[in-house]
Amino acid sequence: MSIIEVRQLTKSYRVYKKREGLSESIRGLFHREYSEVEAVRGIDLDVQQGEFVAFLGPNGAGKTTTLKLLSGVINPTSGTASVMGYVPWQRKNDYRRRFALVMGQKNQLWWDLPAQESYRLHQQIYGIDADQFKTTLSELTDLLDVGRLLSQPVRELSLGERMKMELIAALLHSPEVLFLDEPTIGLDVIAQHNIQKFLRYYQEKRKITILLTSHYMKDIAALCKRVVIVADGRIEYDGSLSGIIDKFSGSKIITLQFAEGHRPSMSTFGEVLDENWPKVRVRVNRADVPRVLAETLRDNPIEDVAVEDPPLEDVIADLFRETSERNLQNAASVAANSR
Ligand SMILES: Nc1ncnc2c1ncn2[C@@H]1O[C@H](COP(=O)(O)OP(=O)(O)OP(=O)(O)O)[C@@H](O)[C@H]1O
Repeated sequence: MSIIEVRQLTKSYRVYKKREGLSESIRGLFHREYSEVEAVRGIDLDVQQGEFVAFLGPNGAGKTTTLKLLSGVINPTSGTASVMGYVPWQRKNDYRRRFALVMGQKNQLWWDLPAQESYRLHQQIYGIDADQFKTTLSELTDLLDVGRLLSQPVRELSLGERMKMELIAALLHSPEVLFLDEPTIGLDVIAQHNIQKFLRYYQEKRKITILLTSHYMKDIAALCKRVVIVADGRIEYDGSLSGIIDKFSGSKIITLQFAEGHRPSMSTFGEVLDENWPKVRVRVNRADVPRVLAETLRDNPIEDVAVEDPPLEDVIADLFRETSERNLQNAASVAANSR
């Protein structure tokens, strides 16, 4: 049985439509108008115990909303979800003790107090046994190498140190499911790497289930075998990272090294990406690769040739661009039909 089961989950936010101009603003105080933002539009998802799943998607795709729904922070508009057998938005205390939510953009630690004070409060709230608390805290502080920072006010810590402290707070009660929303946002490469290393080690050791959102491909490549791409509130892809290229990339990159002195017209090969004569990189439709290679090798003195997939980041950026253009077109046709 799946540890997380989501069926046709939707969430619409009701937002106040602010009017332009002073008189309209005053009128708006008495006749409020609202519009609906459909943040999540019918998500189905099954996650097995011990999986580390990445949620990838452009800004506003509905990733944070989905994590908030699964953590019971907000109620859905429709649909069902079960996490370890609990309905998240029933907010049962037993459920709270078994999961944690970490949001990279929000602090849960007291800003003016040392982290250890907040941890003691967590111990009380979660009813963690004193010996267990001591052991877990010392294990986590050792792993993240932050023992010396425990008694320093949180506001004095760097962003990376603070994120480590936030992770400790989230893991003190040993949750079985962890929702991580952008845990490395704003961190430099070294701090990002440290957090990745810790998460990989901790997940492998404890076999907990993690859902992670991140805009950093490096986080995702380092941590997750399974990637769920969300765009405009819907799941567009659910599979391996490498499968994204197979599914969404319609092209390959061919690098050609010509013999000195020979300079053919490049447009015949495909879209020229860069030209550093005698080396040229061109993008070619996947289906055309065999023909382009055969013709190029037949008609030109070539010293070297390489065929590669386009970088994953580019494929994902193209996919995000396509889905947002499609959504804009859909929204425009819905608006036109409703006139
Ligand atoms: N509290 C709210 N009230 C109204 N609209 C909201 C609220 N929270 C989110 N939204 C809207 O819902 C949509 C999805 O937002 P969400 O934060 O879930 O996206 P996201 O994929 O996490 O984006 P990002 O990558 O930028 O964090 C957006 O259009 C956003 O403006």
